[in-house]
Amino acid sequence: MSEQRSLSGHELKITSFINEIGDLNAGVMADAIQHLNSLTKPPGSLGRLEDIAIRAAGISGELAPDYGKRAVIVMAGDHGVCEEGISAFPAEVTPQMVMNFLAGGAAVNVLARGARADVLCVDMGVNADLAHEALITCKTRKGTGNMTREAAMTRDEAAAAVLGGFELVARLAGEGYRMFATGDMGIGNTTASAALCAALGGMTPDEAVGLGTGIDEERRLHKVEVVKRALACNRPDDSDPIGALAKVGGLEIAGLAGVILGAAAHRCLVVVDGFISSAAALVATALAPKAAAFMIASHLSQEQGHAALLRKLGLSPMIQLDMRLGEGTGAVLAFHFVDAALSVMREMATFESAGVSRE
Ligand SMILES: Cc1cc2ncn([C@H]3O[C@H](COP(=O)(O)O)[C@@H](O)[C@H]3O)c2cc1C
Ligand SMILES: O=C(O)c1cccnc1
Repeated sequence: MSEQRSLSGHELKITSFINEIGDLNAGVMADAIQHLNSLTKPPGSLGRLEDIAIRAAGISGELAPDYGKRAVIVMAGDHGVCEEGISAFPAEVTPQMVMNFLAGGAAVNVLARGARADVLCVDMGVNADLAHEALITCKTRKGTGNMTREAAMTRDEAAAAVLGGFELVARLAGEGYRMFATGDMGIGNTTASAALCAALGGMTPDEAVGLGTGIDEERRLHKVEVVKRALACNRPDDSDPIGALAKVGGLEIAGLAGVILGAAAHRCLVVVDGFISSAAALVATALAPKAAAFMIASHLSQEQGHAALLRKLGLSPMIQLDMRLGEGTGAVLAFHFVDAALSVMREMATFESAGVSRE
């Protein structure tokens, strides 16, 4: 089927930018390992911090890159599937929270201030007319269709949204940003993410569906049925990530897949947030397996399907704080650990400089 499809302009552009994604710089990674082993500690004793430092070196091509200019990209979109009663909150919360992000009052704003990260809020498809000087608008449509009855969006809309995320990161990389966190806002998006886990990640709806904003077990079972109906109605093909995204995904999820691909193409580090961002990572790596090397998983969300999704992605989360919020909150917290890893690279004394014996 994929071979017979004629690609739209958006898809052709996606195919060409995916070709820009390179490999990690093996030489600089070897230098980073050598440097870490010269520092005053038993080799490997800083554990995952060492892995982060090595990865940052491979991504940037520098021993200790300057990640001073960093942002959390919070992408927002609405979901037609909210008509099915799958969230504990009403859809109006999506635009209301966008205004809260722009005013600086949401959890992600507070945590981003602590991590010295800019919060960039993007309207990927909120079902309202939003106006604010700081809002980035990349709107393909106002909310998705109800995926239990129709495709969430057209194939071309999904591709346009992915491209929007990619182009945003291309612009930001041009402005000097080198590290990104992914964030989401969209009431109903744990349902779309669960459907993507089933469509592309080999998970059953029951494994993938969790409590989202806080529904009870009875409503979760209803949500499982909603996902099953969406899959039966749309029949996503696991070898066609853009098609699956169009059928059962979301506009903000598509945009975040583009952000991840853009970060990889521009050799930036991308720290992936919770369940929704990981669903976007699933789409991104299905499109471009090489993008996986540029991602770090931040935290293990309490959302039920997240652990299995991270395993499928081959990612291991840095922290587990029992969070289940999204917005990029876990990812900006993880910036602190990236900073710590790079401080080790820059500031620790070597055995030689400190006169400490090795044997
Ligand atoms: C006030 C509020 C702030 C949020 N910030 C992120 N989410 C999170 O909850 C939503 C997903 O859960 P579900 O699929 O159950 O609707 C997303 O918007 C996600 O970002 C929020 C949810 C609420 C209510
Ligand atoms: O892990 C997440 O991203 C998440 C979990 C529940 C609700 N919103 C987001």
